[in-house]
Amino acid sequence: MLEVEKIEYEKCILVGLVTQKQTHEKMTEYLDELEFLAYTAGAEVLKRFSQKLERPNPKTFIGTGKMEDVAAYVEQHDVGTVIFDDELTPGQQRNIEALLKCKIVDRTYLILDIFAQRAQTSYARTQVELAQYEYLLPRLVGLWTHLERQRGGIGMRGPGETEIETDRRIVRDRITLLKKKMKTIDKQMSTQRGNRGALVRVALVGYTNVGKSTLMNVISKSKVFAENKLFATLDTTVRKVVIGNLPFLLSDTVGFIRKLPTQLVDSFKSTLDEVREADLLLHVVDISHPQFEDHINAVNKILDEIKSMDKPTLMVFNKIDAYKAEAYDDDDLMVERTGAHYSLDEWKETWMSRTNGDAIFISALNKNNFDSFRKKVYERVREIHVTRFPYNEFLYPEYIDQYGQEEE
Ligand SMILES: Nc1nc2c(ncn2[C@@H]2O[C@H](COP(=O)(O)OP(=O)(O)OP(=O)(O)O)[C@@H](O)[C@H]2O)c(=O)[nH]1
Ligand SMILES: [Mg+2]
Repeated sequence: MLEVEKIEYEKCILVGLVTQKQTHEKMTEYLDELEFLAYTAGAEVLKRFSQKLERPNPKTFIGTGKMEDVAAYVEQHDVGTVIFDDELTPGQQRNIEALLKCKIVDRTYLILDIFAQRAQTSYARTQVELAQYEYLLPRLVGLWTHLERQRGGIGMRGPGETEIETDRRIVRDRITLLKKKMKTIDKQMSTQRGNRGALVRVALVGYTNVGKSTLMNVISKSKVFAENKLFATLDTTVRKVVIGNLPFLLSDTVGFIRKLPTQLVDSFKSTLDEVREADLLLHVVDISHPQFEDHINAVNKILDEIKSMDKPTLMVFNKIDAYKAEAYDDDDLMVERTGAHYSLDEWKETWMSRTNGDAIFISALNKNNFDSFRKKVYERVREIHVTRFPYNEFLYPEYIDQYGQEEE
């Protein structure tokens, strides 16, 4: 019999600020996302605390009075972790820890923690560990005595060297080692990618949780796509897909998120190389998410950072089955009509014109509009394919010849 495992959620609270730069609305959005992250990491959010300040308090992030409220709540409800939406300075973290006497975590740390939980191959673990040490290095404040114990005491410390310096040195050594390991991995990965030959490479990119993997599964399980091949590293799955009789490689990579820790972008270089070396990007968007346009911007920002912004891109608006426009009252003169009130058709029009036709609206779950999606991908891949293999163009008849009428 299967044993049902009871998951114990860690009790936590969230703290966010309303500042000159961040409106109340934005803070709520960020805290919603932070709560989702906390939940993913295995924590249950009991309460949110927020405060309006011109700028974060340099010593304790929030003000003294508010901190007392938080401290009282933490004690009363046996809260184990307090999560701050923004990255705390090492000093703030230390001060707050001393005041609240529980785990203090910021958004970056939380994301790193989720990655650490999910990393299963040694390759992914190395990438995450490197990012974690890079994050920790400036934050070492002598709490890390366990590291010292691991290495044994005698002869460990040079004359006049403090405990913190020792810890820093250990971490730096570790970072050097991990970087060396990463170099070897990078080389291996790059050789592997090279071995895949000249097939056109398509990468699914997008914000986290938009449905990239669902789409990947639907595409490769579908009967039309004959040969599925798993080319697996942990974070990137690459499959050979065939549409019509045009083969290409499709990869599903790590999802992006707002304020993605730079440490992660750096150390996930190898994983992101998959995107960097792709010929075509399918930028998947969850159109049912109220902030989907912010998500698009966040993804574009990261694509820009990894120099992949200029690649041919097809915008794939997913989850149309779940899209709901906000009701709009024509007579209400106080409310301005915005994107939130758009119908799906209006969004289609908007994005078709923004992308010169390189947008498609689907539901990976219900396979709505899937034939058009396949046709569009086929066309784009074919364009690239024929420049690479001009001599066998005749092998690939037009998609429409093969599949006849498309369904709606
Ligand atoms: N309603 C609806 N839900 C969908 C659709 N496609 C995917 N989902 C759901 O969205 C959630 C996230 O899907 P994933 O495929 O894991 O998303 P992802 O982009 O791979 O996420 P990460 O790997 O975390 O970046 C799942 O619960 C899916 O069932 C869709 O077309 N409609
Ligand atoms: Mg996924």
